[in-house]
Amino acid sequence: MAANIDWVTCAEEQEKLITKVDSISLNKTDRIPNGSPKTGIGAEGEPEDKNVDEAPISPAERSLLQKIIRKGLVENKNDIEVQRKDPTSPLFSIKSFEALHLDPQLLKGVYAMGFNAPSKIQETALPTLLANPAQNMIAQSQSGTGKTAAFVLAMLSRVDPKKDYPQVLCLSPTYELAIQTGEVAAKMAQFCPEIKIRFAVRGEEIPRGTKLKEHIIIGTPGKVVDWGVKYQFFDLGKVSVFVLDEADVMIATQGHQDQSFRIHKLLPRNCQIMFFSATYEHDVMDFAEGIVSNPVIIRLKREEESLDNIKQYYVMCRNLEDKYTAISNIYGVVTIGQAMIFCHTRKTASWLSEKMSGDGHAVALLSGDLAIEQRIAVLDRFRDGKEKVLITTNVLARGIDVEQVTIVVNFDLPVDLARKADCETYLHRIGRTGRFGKAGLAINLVDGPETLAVLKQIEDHFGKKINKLDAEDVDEIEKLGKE
Ligand SMILES: Nc1ncnc2c1ncn2[C@@H]1O[C@H](COP(=O)(O)OP(=O)(O)OP(=O)(O)O)[C@@H](O)[C@H]1O
Repeated sequence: MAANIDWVTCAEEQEKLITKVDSISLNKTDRIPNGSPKTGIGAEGEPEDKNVDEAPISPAERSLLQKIIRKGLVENKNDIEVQRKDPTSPLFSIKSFEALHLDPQLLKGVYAMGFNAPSKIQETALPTLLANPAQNMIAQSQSGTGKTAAFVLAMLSRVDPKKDYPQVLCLSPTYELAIQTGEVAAKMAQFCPEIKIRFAVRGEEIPRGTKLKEHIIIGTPGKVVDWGVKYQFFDLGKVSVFVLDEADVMIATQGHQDQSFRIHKLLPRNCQIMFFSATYEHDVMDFAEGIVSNPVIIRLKREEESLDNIKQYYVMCRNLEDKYTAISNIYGVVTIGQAMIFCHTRKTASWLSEKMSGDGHAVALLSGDLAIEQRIAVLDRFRDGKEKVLITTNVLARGIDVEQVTIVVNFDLPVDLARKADCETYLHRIGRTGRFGKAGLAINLVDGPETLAVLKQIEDHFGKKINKLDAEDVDEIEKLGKE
């Protein structure tokens, strides 16, 4: 997407296309995660039914689940890459929150959240975000590196509580993500009672003619268009800080681009614009550069996903019962960390979960047929360690980092429609363990020549030998789990 492209036209074109596609009436259940039509063959060779399918989670949903499951800051030793646009304003970084000369009550809030020192992205972004005159910024860094905390701190610092009108506007792609951001803001501002925050999200209704007095508005684009453009509950022309959170998700979400653009057009020229995004896609950057004038651009280099620090094994099983025995043995010796078990179908996942629960094991089940609230509840419990094992399908194979996961078990190896190894999904699945340089363990259950062939394809693809492990060799598994 070229800079200065007309978003409205672009969004309208996309809308037309979507309507066209919808009118062909492609049913979700006729598609598999990667969007190809299904073949009618299930994982265990049984006739496939609707349970097989997993609608891929949306980028917004993934982002939310990611936020829910993460306990703390992601460790990252990678460098910050700065693409500076304005050579007249020097960039500097800080090593402590004191160095930012924040309002003391705000600083108290930061410390009360347990933040002792700024994260990598915060070190570089915050001095620029808080500097005067205000500078625009496009920041990209992976999930969990402290972006939200960075822009929320900047938002709160820019508020003038004496002015009783909205001065800061933050757009999030979904209701849930907006609420998450608002919660961070409320916590950080816990010692600044004079700062008022308002959510512009579904369910929030206000009478016509109301003039909002809150300083910060956090909302979804549709509702903010209603409040700021249609009903003029607040004056977009008085907004001095505009944050687009999850810029990548915004771009991927139909209609959000258009609405964000309508809002952006009504902001004053000198409004400080901050774009935060987790991904590095070109279109995200082009989109951002198209509307953020003269931005300071910073990126935290991403850690490459590799299998180097993950020990991979396979266990030979004769049948499903054997696979179950292997899982039970592994469960019995997982004393440290947590495990994720991937199944090919929802049906297998729920069968396994019922069987394990029936045998008194504490396991959680997360598959695509759960509503978002239920998924959140399951992940909440898993994050809190209430269950040590999470049984899931490909729905969680990508994009969710569960730091405390030390063991990934492929109850079923990932295969494509032709029943060949799906190496990309394999990488994503076992990449759930061994994150950020930590050691991880992956155990693959193989139940016959066909699966063994799939395993061989995976070995060949990655050029790495996967060693055999005896399911009865509990001591060995235990040792590996502790390493
Ligand atoms: N300086 C800090 N010190 C300690 N913990 C921090 C710090 N900054 C943020 N955190 C914590 O780290 C976690 C991740 O931070 P945050 O949500 O800001 O990351 P993010 O990059 O916005 O992630 P996402 O892309 O998923 O939104 C949160 O639990 C947050 O409370």
